[in-house]
Amino acid sequence: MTTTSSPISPSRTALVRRPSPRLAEGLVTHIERRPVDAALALRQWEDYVGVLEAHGWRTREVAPADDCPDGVFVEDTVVMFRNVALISRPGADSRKPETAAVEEAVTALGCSVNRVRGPGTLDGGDVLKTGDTVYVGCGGRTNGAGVAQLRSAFEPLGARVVAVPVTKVLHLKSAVTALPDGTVIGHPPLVDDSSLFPRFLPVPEESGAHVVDLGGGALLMAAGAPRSARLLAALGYTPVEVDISEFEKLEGCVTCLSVRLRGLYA
Ligand SMILES: NC(=O)NCCC[C@H](N)C(=O)O
Repeated sequence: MTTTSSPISPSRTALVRRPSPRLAEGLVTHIERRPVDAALALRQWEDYVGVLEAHGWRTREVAPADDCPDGVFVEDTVVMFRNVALISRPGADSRKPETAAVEEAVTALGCSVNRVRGPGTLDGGDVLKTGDTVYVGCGGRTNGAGVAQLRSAFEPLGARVVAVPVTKVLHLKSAVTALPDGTVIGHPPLVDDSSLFPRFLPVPEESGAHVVDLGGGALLMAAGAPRSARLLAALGYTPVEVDISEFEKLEGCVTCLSVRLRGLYA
């Protein structure tokens, strides 16, 4: 009798959360408030989810949080490292109720679950992972106690947590994200100190600094950063553009609309 071991592969599951009918009331901190078109936002969100699915991601909707205007920015509510989910404690009080249903969703997916506890605060948008390095932005929504808890949760699993200041934008990932090869990209006027990153590539537009690695060299980016998209294409990547104008009016970017669970094996 022959036994075959079943192949295991990294998960391509991504959490998303549909926009609240109260989206237009979402928080605005560093930019001027502009009216949000909720119907257009919903279509843009559906397109964004469609792009994830077209690139092989199985999307899992977290239960809607209709009373939380910022609930669609699901990235801020949980940080994944391997199969461990660290449920955040958002720095803005109006966002704290967002985490309960996210915890239920990651538990149902089989993640081990940890939580940031007060007085710690941490927003997932402040956490940038590249390989085993976990950069965490401090200064806005994430405080020192939140960073300490991130270290306690993930360093035993092999993470190297590197804290960096963020003063010019809402979250670390509003300023920088990373290419699949680990190069950190950012629009220099918005980056506090690019010398903190071992390989840094400047991009010419603010939203050009935000990429979601879809796999296979494809990078999900916001429409409206054509020069950055060309630069990334010249490096051998395939930019896939989506219009997220209504979320940008609330300081959202492409990363914040999903959480990819790559460390689960299925
Ligand atoms: N990770 C992110 O970029 N999140 C965007 C959050 C925007 C929301 N209006 C907020 O201020 O919390």
